[in-house]
Amino acid sequence: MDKHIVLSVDHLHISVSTPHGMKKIVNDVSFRLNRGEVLGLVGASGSGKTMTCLAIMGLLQESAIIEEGSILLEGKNLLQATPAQMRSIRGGRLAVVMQNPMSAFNPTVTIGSHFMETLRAQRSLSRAEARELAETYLGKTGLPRPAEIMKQYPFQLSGGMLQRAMIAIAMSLQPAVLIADEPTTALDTVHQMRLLEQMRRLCEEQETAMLLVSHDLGVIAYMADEVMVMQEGSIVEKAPVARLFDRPEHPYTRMLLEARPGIGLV
Ligand SMILES: Nc1ncnc2c1ncn2[C@@H]1O[C@H](COP(=O)(O)OP(=O)(O)OP(=O)(O)O)[C@@H](O)[C@H]1O
Repeated sequence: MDKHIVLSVDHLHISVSTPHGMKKIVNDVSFRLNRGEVLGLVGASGSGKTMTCLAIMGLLQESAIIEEGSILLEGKNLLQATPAQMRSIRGGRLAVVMQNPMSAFNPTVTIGSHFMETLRAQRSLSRAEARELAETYLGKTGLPRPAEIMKQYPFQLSGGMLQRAMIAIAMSLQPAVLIADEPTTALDTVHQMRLLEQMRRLCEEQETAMLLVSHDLGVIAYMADEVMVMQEGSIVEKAPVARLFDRPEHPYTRMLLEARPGIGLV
C-alpha cells in the first residue's frame, strides 16, 4: 500500500431494502484519500453522499446492505471490523462531524464531560492533561473562554458554538481521517469561513485527511484539494479543484456549476 494513502474505498455498492424491493443507492464508488488531503464530495440531495460517509463509519441503517467493495483505513478493512472494533476506530483514527451538532451531544452532560469521556477513552491522559487538551482545542476552533464552555450543557450553546465544540472534540483525537458532512451549516457565511479556515489549519498541522461533504460549491472551492461529483449514486467526475471549476468535463458538473449563486467565493 502507498504510505500516503490513508483511506481507500474500492468498488463500493450499497442498496437499501424498500417495500418495492432492493434499491441501489451507491454504485461502484472508488476513491483514495491521501494523508493531509481535503477531498470534497458534492452532488444533489439524495445522490448518495451521506450513505457513502455512513458506510465508511460503519453506521449504515439496518435496511442498507453493502453488496460489494472494500473500505481500507490505514490498510485495515473496515468492512471486516467487529462493532466493538468500529466503535474504537470511530473515536480514534476516524473522526466524524455530522450536520446536526445537537444530535452528537447528550443534553444532560456538560461539554467538558463529553470531551473528557472521549479523550480519556482513547488516550491515556490524566484528568488535568485531558482538560488542558480540551481547552486548547476549543480555543483552536475559535470558542472564547474555553474553561467556561467546558462547564456548560449543550442547550446553553448556540448551534454554531456546538458545531465548533463538536469539531474541537473530533480534532482533539488527532484522527487520520475526518469525515465532515456539511460541518458548518449552522453558521452564517462569515463565521463559516472562519471555522473552515481553522479546520483546514488543524488538518494541515495534524496531517489529518478530510472527506468534506457539502452542497456549497464555495465551501468546496475554498477547502478542497480534489473534488468528486456524485450523481444518483455514482461518482461522475473527480478532479483537482481548480481544474474542476475551470474545465468541468461532465454535463452534470457543468450543470451544478451553472446553478450556483452568482455571489460567493468562486
Ligand atoms: N431506508 C431507505 N429506503 C429507501 N431509500 C433510502 C433509504 N435511505 C436512504 N435512501 C435513499 O438513498 C439515497 C441516497 O441518500 P443520501 O442521504 O446518501 O443522499 P445525500 O446525497 O447525502 O443527500 P443530502 O445532501 O440531502 O444529505 C436517497 O435517494 C435516499 O432517498
